[in-house]
Amino acid sequence: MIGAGGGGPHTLRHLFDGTTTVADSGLTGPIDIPDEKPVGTPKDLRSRWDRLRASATGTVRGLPRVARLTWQTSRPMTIVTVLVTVVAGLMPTVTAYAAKLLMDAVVAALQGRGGTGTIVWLATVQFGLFTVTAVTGALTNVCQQLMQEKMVLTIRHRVMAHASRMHLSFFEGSRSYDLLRQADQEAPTRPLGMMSSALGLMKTSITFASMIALLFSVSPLLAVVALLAPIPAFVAESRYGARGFALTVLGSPIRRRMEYLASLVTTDTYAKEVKLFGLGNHLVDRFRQLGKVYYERQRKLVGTRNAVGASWGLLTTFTGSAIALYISLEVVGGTLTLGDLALYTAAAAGVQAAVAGLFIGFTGMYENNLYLDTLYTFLGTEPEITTPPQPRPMPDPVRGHIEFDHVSFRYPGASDPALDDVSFEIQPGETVAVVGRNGAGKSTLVKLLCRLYDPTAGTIRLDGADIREFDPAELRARISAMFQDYVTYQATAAENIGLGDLDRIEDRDRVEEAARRSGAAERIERLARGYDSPLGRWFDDGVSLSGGEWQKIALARAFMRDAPLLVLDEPTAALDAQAEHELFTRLHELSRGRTTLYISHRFSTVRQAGRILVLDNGKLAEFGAHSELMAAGGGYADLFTLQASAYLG
Ligand SMILES: Nc1ncnc2c1ncn2[C@@H]1O[C@H](COP(=O)(O)OP(=O)(O)OP(=O)(O)O)[C@@H](O)[C@H]1O
Repeated sequence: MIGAGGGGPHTLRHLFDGTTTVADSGLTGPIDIPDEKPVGTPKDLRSRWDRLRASATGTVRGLPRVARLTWQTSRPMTIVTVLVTVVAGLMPTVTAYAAKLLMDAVVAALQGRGGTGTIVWLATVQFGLFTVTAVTGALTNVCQQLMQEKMVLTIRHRVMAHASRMHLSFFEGSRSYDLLRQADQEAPTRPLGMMSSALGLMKTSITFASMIALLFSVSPLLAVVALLAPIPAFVAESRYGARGFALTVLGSPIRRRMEYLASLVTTDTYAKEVKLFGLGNHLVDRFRQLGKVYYERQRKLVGTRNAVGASWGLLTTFTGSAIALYISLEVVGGTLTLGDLALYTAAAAGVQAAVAGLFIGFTGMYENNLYLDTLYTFLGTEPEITTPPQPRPMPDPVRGHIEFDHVSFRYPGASDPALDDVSFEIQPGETVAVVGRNGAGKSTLVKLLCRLYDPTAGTIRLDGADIREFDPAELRARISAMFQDYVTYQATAAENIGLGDLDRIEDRDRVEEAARRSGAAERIERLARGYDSPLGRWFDDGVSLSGGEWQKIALARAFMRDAPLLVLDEPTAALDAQAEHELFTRLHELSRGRTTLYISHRFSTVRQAGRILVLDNGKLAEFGAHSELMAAGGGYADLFTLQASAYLG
């Protein structure tokens, strides 16, 4: 069962499914987590054969796309590599034949039937052959290393380019994210691995065929015997080699959990909690125990594989020795020459190596092909949110009228909708606060407005047009947004802010203005190198900012654009009371002429909005001015009173 799972993307998905469905975390519970079973281990010969055939066709089918990729990466190097491979494949046979001729010439000279001239000539030929072997070996190494470098760059570039086109749900889904990670980390080295396995296969096939042909010309019996001798070793290799491979590909769940435990203890972001809760010893001990079980499993597999392999190998050695004895006797009897004996000895070793090579080449190709399937599955995934064929031009200027018309949204795989039949309108230039309990759907509403997701039902309109009719990039360019989980870039203060409007990242006046708007300017000016100070710990002299200071930087990034829509998801969560007050004072000014939407849990800031939109469990519960909602005495009034009473004691 070379193909533990057969070929094709379906099986591939099955193989990798295991990496995401983690039942036991490994932090507590039983240590002996069972290994995932290789997909259906066939018992009878027929299904074994079927599976072998399926995986063979699957693997071979993967070859043309890799050949295309190699060809595109470098034509001259591909040609050289193929030529060198053909030569290298023929070399063992030619060398063996030359050795036979030399041996026969020596015997002839000994018997007085020939001179030393032939011997010198043949020895020179042999020297030439050894030189060619060495040169082809070196050439193969050079070509492979250069191709490897070039191909990794080419593929990573393609993966990055494709990833940047993908929609948000692709990154938020654990399976698709796994696919991306594997495509980025594993796949780049695989095409060349596949190519060198294929070339190795070609080389050994040539050696194999030419050796057999040569032997056949000397003695058909020898050819048959040389063909049959390595079969036991081949059977053993294919059974146990494939099992080891299947286990590697499936990845033992224990190993995955061990890696997680190790990351908890060795990663900076976890260090604080690990120390605070005194988790270190527990985690290290769990790692040790899991490691013990893991080692036991490996020991069994390695032990069985090698013991069985060695016994079958012994059988091959025995067969080989018996044949050598038979030929020796034939030589003595005068039926074969001494050269034939030398030829057989070289050929037997050559054929055996070729059979092993064929097997290694094939398993290599099979394994690499599985990873390549991940790469091609990823590259074949089309983004869900795309530019329409004929996008509607953005209104100029955008007035900022927003309408949610019976909008519902359910996250992929979720059972409940995050937004349920929500309808409302926001007038141009209006400032609206969105409130609601945790999980009510506030961030989801903002993500839909930025078209990071499309509604499952209903329509969102901007200035009267369905936002799906616009080019998403154009739409987003009209929105200044800050999300709850903003990014802290390992870059200078100016770059951190300038990234909000890439075209003006070098415009220092603009960057400083954005920093003033968010309240970040004062802190940045106090830094040793001002706006050129590196932020974050990746730099030796990087400045560590506090949570609130980072938030001001993220806000400044949003303020880089003069966009007609301003969307802020909890902009003041990390700010102190004074900074919050100052921000909202400025926001009044900043939001003039723009439609502003902000999410907040702080009612002191919420009440300053023109109108307040209250979400409850994905539904629109209330929508109106603070005074109206207070007068209505609904959920908003209750929550407001609750928070206010806490302040007033
Ligand atoms: N990427 C996601 N995939 C699946 N479900 C999600 C995802 N993001 C949010 N949800 C779910 O959708 C619901 C609404 O989430 P949302 O983030 O919009 O809430 P929120 O009102 O912003 O909450 P909070 O006040 O805690 O920020 C929640 O029940 C959450 O579990």
